[in-house]
Amino acid sequence: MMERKYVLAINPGSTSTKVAVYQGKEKVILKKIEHSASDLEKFDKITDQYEYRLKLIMDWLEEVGIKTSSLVAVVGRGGLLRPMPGGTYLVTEKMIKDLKAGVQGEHASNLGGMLAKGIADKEGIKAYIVDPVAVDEFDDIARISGMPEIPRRSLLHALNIKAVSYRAAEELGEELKNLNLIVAHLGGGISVAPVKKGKIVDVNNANEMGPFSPERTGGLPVGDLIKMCYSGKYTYKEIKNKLRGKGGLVGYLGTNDAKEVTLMVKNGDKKAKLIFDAMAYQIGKEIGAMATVLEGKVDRIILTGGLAYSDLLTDYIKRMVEFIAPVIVYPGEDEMEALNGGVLRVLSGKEKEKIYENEVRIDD
Ligand SMILES: Nc1ncnc2c1ncn2[C@@H]1O[C@H](COP(=O)(O)OP(=O)(O)O)[C@@H](O)[C@H]1O
Ligand SMILES: CCCC(=O)OP(=O)(O)O
Repeated sequence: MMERKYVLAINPGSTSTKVAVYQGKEKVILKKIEHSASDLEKFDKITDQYEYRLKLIMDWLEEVGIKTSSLVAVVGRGGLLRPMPGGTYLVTEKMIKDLKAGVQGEHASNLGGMLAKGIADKEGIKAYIVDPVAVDEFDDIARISGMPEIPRRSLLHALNIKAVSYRAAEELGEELKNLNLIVAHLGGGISVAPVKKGKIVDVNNANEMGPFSPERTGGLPVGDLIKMCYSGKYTYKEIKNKLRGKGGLVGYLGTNDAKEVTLMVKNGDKKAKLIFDAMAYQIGKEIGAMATVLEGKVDRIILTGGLAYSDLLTDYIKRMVEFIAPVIVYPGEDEMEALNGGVLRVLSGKEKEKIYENEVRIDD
């Protein structure tokens, strides 16, 4: 029988599925499988893409000569599940049911746990998710929005935020439980979170609040938004797309590619400069707000995600927030490594695997 030694990590995104194979901490191979808009538009719901993405992953494994019989575990990026504490979770039937139902909405990461379990079950091994986008460690006060029917929700890039928090703690020679950080994940969507002694006690909701991002509007003047919704000019879907996908840089400049916008700015495009500066300005303001959550006791501010490659952006934010705390820039993200890391902590016994049903409130 083949030795089981590899962990397969799966990270489904809106336009790609990243897959990687690890042996211990070492990355053996990684691939970003791209999905064109025309490939995806055939599917009504995101979870309908399950068979399509599964086949692409299985074909890739075959192509690179990795047999599923050599896998020790499979891990996927976790989705919009019920609000739950951070950690490494076993994928259970109840979790699969919630991922399929989209209990907090639709998101490509809902496929992560489903794909991981689909592959793991064939081999009789365990499937996990790590720090899903539904991680909720809010202080109760952070849930109050001002309208009882609509609580503030914790939806964020928890996987990368937790991973860079641990990285900063290690580099500072401190334990995370002794640090207060503000982490801004600056990607296609933006999450700005105060990480208080390792706990994410607040965050803008990366899907619909906080700063605008390359493709999302962030928070909007609600009165004008209500008028637009009732104007009769737009369907529900069109409004949703305007907020997510066609908002932010896409709305103003027609592209979600910040590299392209940076070039426009460097070539003297005044509109591009105003919009790019405004995105930095809103991120700086959100960081300032989160500093008040930590009552000003902030050890470090961390800027991470794809946008953090842009000095134009990070320099602007630094000018605004460096008075609060020193700024660390970790450009990009390594969610694949973070997924594998979560599984290794469980396999090595450093951490206990969590069971979804024991950690969330299920009333239905
Ligand atoms: N070198 C770079 N300079 C400026 N922006 C960049 C750079 N690399 C990536 N980006 C921008 O980062 C954004 C995507 O960030 P990323 O973290 O990859 O997003 P996600 O994983 O949420 O799709 C895009 O707007 C992309 O253009
Ligand atoms: C749902 C919050 C996390 C998020 O926005 O992730 P993506 O940027 O990958 O869509």
